[in-house]
Amino acid sequence: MDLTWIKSYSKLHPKPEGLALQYGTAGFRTHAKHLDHIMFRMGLLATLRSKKTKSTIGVMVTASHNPEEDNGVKLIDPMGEMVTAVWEGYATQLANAEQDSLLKELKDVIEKEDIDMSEPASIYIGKDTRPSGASLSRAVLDGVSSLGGKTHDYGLVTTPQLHYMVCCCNTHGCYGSPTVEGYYQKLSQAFLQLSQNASNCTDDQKRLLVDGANGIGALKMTEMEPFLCSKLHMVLSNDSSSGKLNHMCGADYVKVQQNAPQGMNMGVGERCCSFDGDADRIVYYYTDSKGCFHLLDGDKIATLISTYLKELLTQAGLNLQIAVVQTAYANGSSTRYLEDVMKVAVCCTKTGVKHLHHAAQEYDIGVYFEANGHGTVSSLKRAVRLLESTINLINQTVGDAISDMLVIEAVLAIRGMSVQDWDAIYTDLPNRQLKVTVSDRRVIDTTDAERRAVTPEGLQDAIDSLVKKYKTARSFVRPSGTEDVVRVYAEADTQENADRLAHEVSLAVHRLAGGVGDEPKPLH
Ligand SMILES: CC(=O)N[C@H]1[C@@H](OP(=O)(O)O)O[C@H](CO)[C@@H](O)[C@@H]1O
Ligand SMILES: [Mg+2]
Repeated sequence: MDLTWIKSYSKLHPKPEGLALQYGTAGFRTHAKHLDHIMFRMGLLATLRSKKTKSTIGVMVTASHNPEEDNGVKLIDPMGEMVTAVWEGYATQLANAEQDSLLKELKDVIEKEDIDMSEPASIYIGKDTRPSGASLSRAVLDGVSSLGGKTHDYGLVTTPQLHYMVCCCNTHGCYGSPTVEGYYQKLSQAFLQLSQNASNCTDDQKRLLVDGANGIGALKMTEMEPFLCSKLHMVLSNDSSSGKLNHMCGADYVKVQQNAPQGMNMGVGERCCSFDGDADRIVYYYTDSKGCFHLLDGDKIATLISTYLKELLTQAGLNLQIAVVQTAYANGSSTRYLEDVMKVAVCCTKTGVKHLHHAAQEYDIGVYFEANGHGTVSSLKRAVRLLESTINLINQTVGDAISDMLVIEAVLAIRGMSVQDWDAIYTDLPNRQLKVTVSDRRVIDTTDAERRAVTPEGLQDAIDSLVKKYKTARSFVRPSGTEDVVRVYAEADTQENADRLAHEVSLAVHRLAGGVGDEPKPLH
């Protein structure tokens, strides 16, 4: 078919020559100034995906936890899932086509996938609060309309809200109604129903300090609060009135720094949580009377939720298989607790929720969380009515900070647990995450759910001999899929040893994987 008009449309969104980007852990991500052509092309690709699947496809403009200056885009498949690996490949292929070969690459996808171009197409679009989002989402709209697709622009929404809309639309309302209000109604009704099973909560127990990362999560929590009928009293900070997105705040900052965000007025022992920039991650924390900071990360969340679900299944006499899916970043103590004490199956996948999501679907009930607080529960379809409210409260399409927060709040209330009781379930092994800049992070190739480096030669041996020096130690490295860095993770018996091991492994990465600039400095 004749698609030559695409050439003139695409000239309005030119690709800077030589720029090459990969569809990474969660789509394309880089400085916003490099993304206009990518957005246009993802508009084209989403339209093809919609024609192919005869369903609505989502396009979310966000760079999640990255700095405010960055932006990004990811595609959402019909059931609210991440787009499949083959189409990630097409995305990279289109993104990197030079201006005059874009049409050829587009036709190549149409041919390979045998797409009937006369099919209609429908695309849902959303964006986070980044200043660059407005013009970049217009570029997506241009891409869709240049192939004759229809769009519904939801404007400012959290990433999980857009996943939810796409799923609602393609299941014709079975999952809920595809509006932001429908989302609030579904979650709040389930929360209120579940909360009826909790004994009367005091005002203190209802109080939750929420760090909105100066992003979309803060905005959406304000919209949702009236739906919660005062059953939860949220005190919002970093609500974007003046602060910069993700700067010294948000879930990623709290998890990696193992410290409280700026701008939050935390009383001793108070329950606090942080969202990330697009509100698909959440972590909890508190400080004790000695001023010591306690983090309750994705591993602790997975433990709380899976323990609760397991108890419900036992009460209902149901023999359903429940499993927790983790990544290499899961704290060793959490894995041991789940396997040895809770007798729950645990499996480990590569980083990125798309990998965890698929693994979780292999079980009747799959609870999946990355250590950073990105996750949800999936595959609840066979569970029974007793679980209904819990199920309704969960956004099964993707990790969702708002829905996760409500599930946690309900479970804590039902079980009469304080954040300290929850924290005491197991004790984390001290750990440290560091970043190393190298000239080309692709030199590091990994295997075994990213826990071992296959290349460059000698790196894994170096890590192995460093790990041997410490007790209960573990360390691994992998190239980030969202930032131009190599990530180093280490855990050991003491914080000092975890820090030391992480630093020594960073030095090995710098030496063997083409480190840029001065070698990493020790942490102390
Ligand atoms: C160690 C870590 O937290 N990695 C994050 C981060 O991916 P990287 O590929 O590590 O940059 O961003 C992803 C998207 O939010 C998230 O899924 C993942 O867990
Ligand atoms: Mg995110």
